Amino acid sequence: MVNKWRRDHDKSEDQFVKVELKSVFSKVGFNIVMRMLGVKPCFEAEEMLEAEKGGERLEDLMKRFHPQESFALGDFFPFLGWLDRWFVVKKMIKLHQNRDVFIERLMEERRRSMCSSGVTKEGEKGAAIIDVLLCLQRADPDYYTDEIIKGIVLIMFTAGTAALALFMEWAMALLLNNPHALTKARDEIDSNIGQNRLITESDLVKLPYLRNVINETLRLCNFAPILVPREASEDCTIGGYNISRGTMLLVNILAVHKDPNEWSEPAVFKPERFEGEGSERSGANWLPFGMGRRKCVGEGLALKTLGLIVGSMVQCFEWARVGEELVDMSVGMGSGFMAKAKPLEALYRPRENLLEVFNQI
Ligand code: HEM
Repeated sequence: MVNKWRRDHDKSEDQFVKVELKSVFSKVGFNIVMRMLGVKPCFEAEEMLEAEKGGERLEDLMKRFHPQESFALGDFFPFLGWLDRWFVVKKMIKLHQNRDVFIERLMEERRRSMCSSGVTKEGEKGAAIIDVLLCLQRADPDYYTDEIIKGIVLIMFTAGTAALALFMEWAMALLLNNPHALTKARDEIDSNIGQNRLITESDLVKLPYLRNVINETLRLCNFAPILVPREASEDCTIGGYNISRGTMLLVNILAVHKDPNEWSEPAVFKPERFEGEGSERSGANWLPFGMGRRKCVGEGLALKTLGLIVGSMVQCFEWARVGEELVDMSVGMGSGFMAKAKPLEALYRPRENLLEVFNQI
């Protein structure tokens, strides 16, 4: 971001520059997961892939995992299902084959680099997740088959990257519309960390207000308003309704998160509502990651990543809306999730006191 600002601004040092944050955050989300899997950071990988791997660009790579068109007519109008065979199914098979090739290539590369670097043990320092899985495969090849490892890698790309990017964008949009919260989060970072170094993961415990900003973003903006469908395994009663065994149950978390019986002024962005003893969060009224056995396995990773990225954005830059009017918060569909209808644009410039820190990076 700092380099982009340096490239985009002209002479005057204090100039604000416009940035489109949706694509920045998509790359950041993808980059984080790539690093966890042991691939070079994407911003560098863009050139690497083009140069060494047959001309694949970062954007194409991301499309492999988040196709824009995944709408199947037959899911909604079963009598038109035969059309899907020609349009959607064909595309999906091609997409899966492409993903498969990509992940197999990745596994091969990691196998080779593990042999040359001598990474042999699970939990070895610097080992990527894929290295750990490959080590487990050596110890238990019948369970950790290539198919299992490919499945884990695939779910990290598909479930992880889009959700992270999407929430980073919502969080920044909410902060731009609520400058008092932006200032409060920045003051908290400045007083706990100072301005001589960048925020790190271990600082997050000292930043409760930032954590509340993330929690409130997750309450207001659901990327999947309905949880994965459940099926009643026996006859039961829920909320006074008799449910027979085998009934499909859908949990609308958007409705729970906006329930006026649970939250004061539910439509208002109020990170303070999560504060201390008087927190409005109770029982099952906050469910951005679902609940029960099929709860999101990436919750811990997501909360830390969102805290770190949003915290870095707040710490490093000054932000302003592009015009006088509030950022448009209308919802559209992106990568099959509920995303901002209009990609977020904002004005930004590095904070003067941190320029010295950026120069050392
Ligand atoms: C802000 C970020 C995220 C949100 C809000 C989120 C939310 C969710 C939700 C609501 C579910 C369905 C849970 C249910 O039906 O009870 C889910 C499932 C899942 N998520 Fe996430 N997620 C996020 C990030 C991630 C990340 C970073 C990963 C992994 C890298 C991940 C991996 C998964 C997986 C594997 C499942 C399926 C779990 C299962 O069916 O057993 N998620 N997530």
